[in-house]
Amino acid sequence: MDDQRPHASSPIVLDVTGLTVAYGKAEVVHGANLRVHEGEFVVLLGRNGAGKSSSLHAIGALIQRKGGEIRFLGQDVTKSNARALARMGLVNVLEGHRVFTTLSVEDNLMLGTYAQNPHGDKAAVESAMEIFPELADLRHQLASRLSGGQQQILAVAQGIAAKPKLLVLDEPSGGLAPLVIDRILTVAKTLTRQGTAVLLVEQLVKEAFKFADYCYLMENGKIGGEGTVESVRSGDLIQRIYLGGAASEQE
Ligand SMILES: Nc1ncnc2c1ncn2[C@@H]1O[C@H](COP(=O)(O)OP(=O)(O)OP(=O)(O)O)[C@@H](O)[C@H]1O
Repeated sequence: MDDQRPHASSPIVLDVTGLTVAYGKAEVVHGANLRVHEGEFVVLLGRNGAGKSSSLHAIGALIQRKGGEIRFLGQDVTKSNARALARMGLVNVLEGHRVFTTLSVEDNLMLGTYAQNPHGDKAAVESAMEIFPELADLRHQLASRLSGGQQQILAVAQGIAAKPKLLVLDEPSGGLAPLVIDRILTVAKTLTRQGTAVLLVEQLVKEAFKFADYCYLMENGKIGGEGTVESVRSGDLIQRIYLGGAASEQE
């Protein structure tokens, strides 16, 4: 399968082996394996409750893992905490991520840079605004004055200001207009061309497939299938994605 994976020869940025997650006694992720290479855009699909968000949270050490090994940029980071991972460049833009509405757009972006630099990084703020020029025009606006779509773009820009080596996007569409998700994923794709790796969870399968290189399907807490987007589209897995309810009705 790896023969067809276009980024197979690029360095592995994230390597997850045997990931197990439990809430109390209820195990919801049962030994998931997944990998993301440098410059690769990977989408993790699966129906509601399959365990996608739990996996992302556990990878980023935002919740406790029950088991498994996580390697990031070639290092064993299984025991690293979320702050250390963020400093290394594992940046999460989580579902429902809220920007700080009492701060300006510019100050929100500056906050994003603190993971890398405790004094803030003005250049990273400016470069995030170059990537999203629509935010540059609003730099002094309070985030509370932004539309839902603009706030979501700001949340992603905040992640980009943190200089990710791996950008984790958990359902950035979040019920927003298709143009917003298209804009966000277009920017994410541009970042991959500069070597950033992207791991996306998204219900809008068609939209995700426009940008992704490689796909994992999560079924009942396990990786039930994987492949390049082309092979998934033309193979049996696409049936399971749609029949399993991993795809949104909104497409
Ligand atoms: N904080 C929590 N406490 C207890 N159970 C949880 C918690 N968060 C998630 N779960 C359960 O874990 C399972 C996996 O949920 P998870 O949110 O990871 O799935 P998902 O694939 O991301 O789904 P969705 O697309 O709906 O977000 C579900 O059964 C869910 O009810």
